[in-house]
Amino acid sequence: MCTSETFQALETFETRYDDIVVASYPKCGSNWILHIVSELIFAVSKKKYEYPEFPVLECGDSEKYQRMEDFPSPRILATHLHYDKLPGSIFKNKAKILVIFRNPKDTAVSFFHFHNDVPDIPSYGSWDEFFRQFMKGQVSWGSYFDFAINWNKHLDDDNVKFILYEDLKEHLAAGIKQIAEFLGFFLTGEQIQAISVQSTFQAMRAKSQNTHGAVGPFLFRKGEVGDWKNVLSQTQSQEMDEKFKECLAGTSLGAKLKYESYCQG
Ligand SMILES: Nc1ncnc2c1ncn2[C@@H]1O[C@H](COP(=O)(O)OS(=O)(=O)O)[C@@H](OP(=O)(O)O)[C@H]1O
Repeated sequence: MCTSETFQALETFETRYDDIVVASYPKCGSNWILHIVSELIFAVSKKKYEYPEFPVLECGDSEKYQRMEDFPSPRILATHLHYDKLPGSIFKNKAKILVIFRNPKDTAVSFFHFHNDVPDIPSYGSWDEFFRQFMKGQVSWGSYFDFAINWNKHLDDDNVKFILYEDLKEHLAAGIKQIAEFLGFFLTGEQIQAISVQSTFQAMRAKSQNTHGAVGPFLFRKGEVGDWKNVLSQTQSQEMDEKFKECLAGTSLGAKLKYESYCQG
């Protein structure tokens, strides 16, 4: 899905100031945010946002970026690349970036299921095997913890908005309102409420085959906070706690993730 030619072409990709970038580690809810942003665009422009290309920036052929030059603004660009691998024009041209994080235990469980449920991508022999690879960062798009460390110093930068999956789940309408404000979109309370109703997990899963094809029901799998408790052994849970401490304890992102609420107990 990501060839070296594509990566090379990506280095010179010209971002626009009005591009909207959705940056996340895999399985942290990027399709959720993409849906919310496209609904916001629809609410303010009355034009349905179409994704003429697969929305993950780094996936596809190397000609993709040329074709994207013809797309009307605003373009929505999703990426799972680490901060230091993003094309420089995102920062130079001051595109707005929504960064979504989810706690690592649920992220790992979601990632494992995606690999093992979707027929066309490689599967793992067992959860234990996946967990070992995840902890070593030897999974697609690399280490969750490296991704987090890379973003930690940039979450309060201009043009960056941090979103926590778990907060959005608990306060969906409030989260959508914040995203709209960050993007400079002015919507009424009723419009926000209407988008919120269409953006619940149940609503998105129900339409997933239409919106995402056969992969839809695997992508919109469970949408819960705390599913990790059904999967991680006590030893694995402690290993993750140690890794979190080592990498993120005392950092700004470490606090933003509310690890104690969502990953312990
Ligand atoms: N509306 C809504 N509410 C709550 N949760 C949601 C929603 N939409 C997507 N999801 C959950 O997000 C997980 C998929 O993350 P991504 O979209 O980032 O996946 S991917 O990396 O782009 O493949 C995946 O998590 P799991 O269900 O735990 O596997 C999705 O179910």
